[in-house]
Amino acid sequence: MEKNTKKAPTQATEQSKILSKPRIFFGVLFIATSIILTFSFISYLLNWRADQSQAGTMLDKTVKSSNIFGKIGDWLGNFFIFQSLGIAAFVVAFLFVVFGMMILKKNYFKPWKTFGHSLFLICWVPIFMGAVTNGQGVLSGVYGFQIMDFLNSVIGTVGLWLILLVSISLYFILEFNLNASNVKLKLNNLNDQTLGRVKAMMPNSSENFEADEELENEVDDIASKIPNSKVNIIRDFIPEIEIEPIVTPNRTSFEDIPNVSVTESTGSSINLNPVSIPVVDPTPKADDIEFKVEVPKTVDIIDESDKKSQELVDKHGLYDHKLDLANFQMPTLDLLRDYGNEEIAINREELEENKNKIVGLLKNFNVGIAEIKATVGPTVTLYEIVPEAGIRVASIKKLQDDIALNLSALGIRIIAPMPGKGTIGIEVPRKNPAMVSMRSVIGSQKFQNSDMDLPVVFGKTISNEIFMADLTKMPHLLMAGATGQGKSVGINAILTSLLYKKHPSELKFVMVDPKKVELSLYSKIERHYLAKLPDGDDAIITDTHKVINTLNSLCIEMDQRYDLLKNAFCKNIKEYNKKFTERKLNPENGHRYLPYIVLVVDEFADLIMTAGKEVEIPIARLAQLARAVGIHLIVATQRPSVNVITGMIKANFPARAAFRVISSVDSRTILDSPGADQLIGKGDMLYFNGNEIMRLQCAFVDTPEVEKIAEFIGEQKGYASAFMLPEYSADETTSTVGAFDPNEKDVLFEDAARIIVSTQQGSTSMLQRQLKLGYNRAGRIMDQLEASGIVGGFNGAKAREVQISDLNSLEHFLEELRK
Ligand SMILES: Nc1ncnc2c1ncn2[C@@H]1O[C@H](COP(=O)(O)OP(=O)(O)OP(=O)(O)O)[C@@H](O)[C@H]1O
Repeated sequence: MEKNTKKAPTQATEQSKILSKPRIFFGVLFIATSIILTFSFISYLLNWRADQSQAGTMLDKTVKSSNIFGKIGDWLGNFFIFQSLGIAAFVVAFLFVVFGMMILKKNYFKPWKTFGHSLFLICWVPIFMGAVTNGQGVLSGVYGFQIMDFLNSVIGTVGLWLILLVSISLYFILEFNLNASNVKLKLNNLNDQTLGRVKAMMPNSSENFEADEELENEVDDIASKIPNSKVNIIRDFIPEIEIEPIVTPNRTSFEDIPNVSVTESTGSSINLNPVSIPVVDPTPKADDIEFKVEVPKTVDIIDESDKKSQELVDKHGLYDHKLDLANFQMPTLDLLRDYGNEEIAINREELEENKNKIVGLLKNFNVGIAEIKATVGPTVTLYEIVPEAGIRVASIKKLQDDIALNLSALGIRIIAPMPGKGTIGIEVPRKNPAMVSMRSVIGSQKFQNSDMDLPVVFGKTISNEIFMADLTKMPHLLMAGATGQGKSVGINAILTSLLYKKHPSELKFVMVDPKKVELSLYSKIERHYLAKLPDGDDAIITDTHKVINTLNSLCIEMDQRYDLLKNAFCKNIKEYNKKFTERKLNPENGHRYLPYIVLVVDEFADLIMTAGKEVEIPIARLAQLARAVGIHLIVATQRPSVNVITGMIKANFPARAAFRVISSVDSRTILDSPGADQLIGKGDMLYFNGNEIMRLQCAFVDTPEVEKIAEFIGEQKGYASAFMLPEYSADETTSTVGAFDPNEKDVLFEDAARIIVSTQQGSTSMLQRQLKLGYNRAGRIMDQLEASGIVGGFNGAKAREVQISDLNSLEHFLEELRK
C-alpha cells in the first residue's frame, strides 16, 4: 500500500515528460526556424547594401545572394528587417524559440511575461533606432522610420525623445519595480554575489585582455589590406558597446554544472539534465509568498476564583448593596416647593433700552458695532456684540465701568472675547430676574436621566440650560462667596441633588460645620447618609479639634481603600465595586462594598485660622489622592484670602464655584481672574471647571425644603448607626517618637519648651505661629519635647498636657538635659 502511494507521483511526472511525436516535430521546427531567422538576419545586416538591389529576383539563377541562407535568407531579412521591424526582428526569432520550448514542455520562460516584454520591444526598439539613426540604414525598419517620422512631425524631436525615454523608464519601473532604492539594493546584491566570482576570474583577466588585443590588431591588419571589406562593414554596424560582466546569480555556465545522479531508495536512478535547472531568484517577491491572516478566537480563561464567583452569582445572584435598605424610598419631587415665577418673561422694552445704551455708549468711545444679539437668561441677559473691523478688544474691555454706569446696573461683566465665539459678551442683570427652583432642575429630564456617578445640578446657565456636573470628575470643589450671597443655598443644592440620586448604601457624607447651624438640618439622616468617628457623639462636626481627628481618620480610610483596591487589582472605586457586586472579592478578606464619601466643609477659613496646618495637610492629602477611592471634598469659605486658600489647596481643587465676593482680589484668589466681585448675589455664580468660567444662576432650595427632605429620609428605616470611619488614635502619631537624644535636639528646642511651659499649652500650631516655623519642624520639636518629658503624648483633639508647671522648674530641667 505504502509502495503504491509512493510510486504514483513518480509515474505521473514520468508520463508528463513523455512527448508526443507531433510535439517533438513542431517544437524542433520552431527552434530550427528561429535559428534560420537569426542567422538570416545577421547575414542580411552584413550584406543588405549589396543584396538590396537584387530584391525580387528570387527565381533568377544568374543573380547570386551573399546571405548565408541564400535568397530565402535575403527575403526573410528584407521582409522582417528592412520592410518592417529593423533589428527588433531578432525578437521575432526569439519568440520562435519560446514557442518551440513551450511545445517541448521546457518551461524556461513565463509565457505571458515573455510575450509582454517582446511586444514592448517590438514596438519601442524600431522607433528608438529610427530616432537614433534618423531613418538612415535598416536598423529601424520601415515601421520604425514611419512612426518616428510621424511623431517627429507632430511633437518634434524633443517630444519624440521624451516619449521614448518616459516609456522606457515606465517600462522598467512597472515591469521590474525599479526605483532608486531598489536599483541600489539589487546592485549591491549583484555586487556581493559576483565579487567572489569576478575575483576568481581575475588571474586570467590580463591574459584575456591580451588575447583580445591581439585579435583586434589582426582585424585591423586585415581591414587595412582589404578596402570596403566585410570587416569594415561589421564595424560600421556594430556600435561601441561597453560590456559589463553579468553573472546569473544561481547559475554558472552549463559546463560548470556536473551531471547529477540521484539514486532513489527503490533503486531506480534518474538523470537530472543540467540544462533544465531553472534560474531561481534567491529573494522571493512579496507577491509570491503565501500570506495567511488568522484572527484567533478570544479564549476566555476562567480560573478557579472566577468559577467560584460565577457559582456564587448563580446561587445568590449579584451582590445587592441596597439589600439592607431594600425598601428605601428616594425623596419625591413634591418635597420641593414650586415657586411659580420661573417663566422667563421677555421684556422687549428693557432689551431695546439696554441695546440702545450699549450701542450709544460704545459709539461715544468710537467703538463701532457690526452686529448685536441678546440672549435672555434667568437673571442676566447676555448681549453679544461683533465690533467693526479694526476695533481692539482691549478698548472695549476698558469700558466695563462706563457701561455699568451708563446702564446704572450692578453685576455687569464683560467677556472679551467670548470663548469659542467670535463675539464680545456683555452680561447685564435683568430688572425682574426669574427664580430657578430646585424642583425645576431636579424634575428635569436631564437630571432624571443622567448616568453620572455623583450628579450635581447647580442651576441654569445664562442661556437658560440646566447645568450639571459630575462630582467624581471635578473631583473636588472649592466654593467661595461673601456672606449672604447664596453659598449655603449652593451647598444645599449640591447635597439635595446627591440625595435625590444616590441610595444610602452608595453615598456617605462627612459634614463639618463650624458655624453649627448651616448643616444641622442633616442630622436627621445620620443613620442613612452620614459618616462619623466611632467615638463621635454627633455626626455633624462642629468642633475644630474633632475636625482634625475626622480628617486624619478619612486619610486612614483612604489608605485602607487603596489597600483594598490594590489587593483586588482595581484602578478605581467603580471597578472595585463592580468586582465586589460580581462576587469576585471575598468579604472574609476584608473586602466590602465601598460607598462614595463626600466631605463637606462649610467654613474652611475658620478651620484654617484655628487649626492651621493640622487641617490643611490632611485636606491637601485627601485632595491629592482620594479621588480614585471615591472620597471627594466640597470646601466652602467666606473669605477666599491667600492664607485660607493656599497654593497647596488651590492646586488640588480644579473645580471652583464663586458666589459674589467683596473684592476683585478675592475673585482672583478663587477663580484666578476677576468677575466674581461683579456678580449680583442671590445665587448668581461663576463656575470654573479648570478650562472656562461659566455664569450660572444657582438653583434655590429653601431651608424648609431641605428639612422636609431630611425628615422624609430620616423617617425611613436606616442602618443601625452612621457609617463608621476608622478609628484615629493619638498613638499613631506618637509611635514615631523615640528616646530623647540631646545631641539631636533642634536649636529652637529650649525656646519652644519655654513657650509651651509659660502658656501651658502643648499645641504644635501655637509653636508654629510663635516661632514662625513650618509645620514639619514644629511637629519635630513637639516630638522632642514629648520624648524629653516636657509635654505628654498626642491627645487627639485636645492640646498635649504640659508636664512642667513653671519656668523655674523648666530651667532646672533643661540644665539637667544639657549635662
Ligand atoms: N439661588 C438663589 N436664588 C434666589 N435667592 C437666593 C439664592 N441663593 C441665595 N438666595 C438668597 O440669598 C439669601 C442668603 O443666602 P445664603 O444663606 O445661602 O447665603 P450665604 O452665602 O450662605 O450666607 P452666610 O455665609 O452668611 O451663611 C437667601 O436667604 C436667599 O434669600
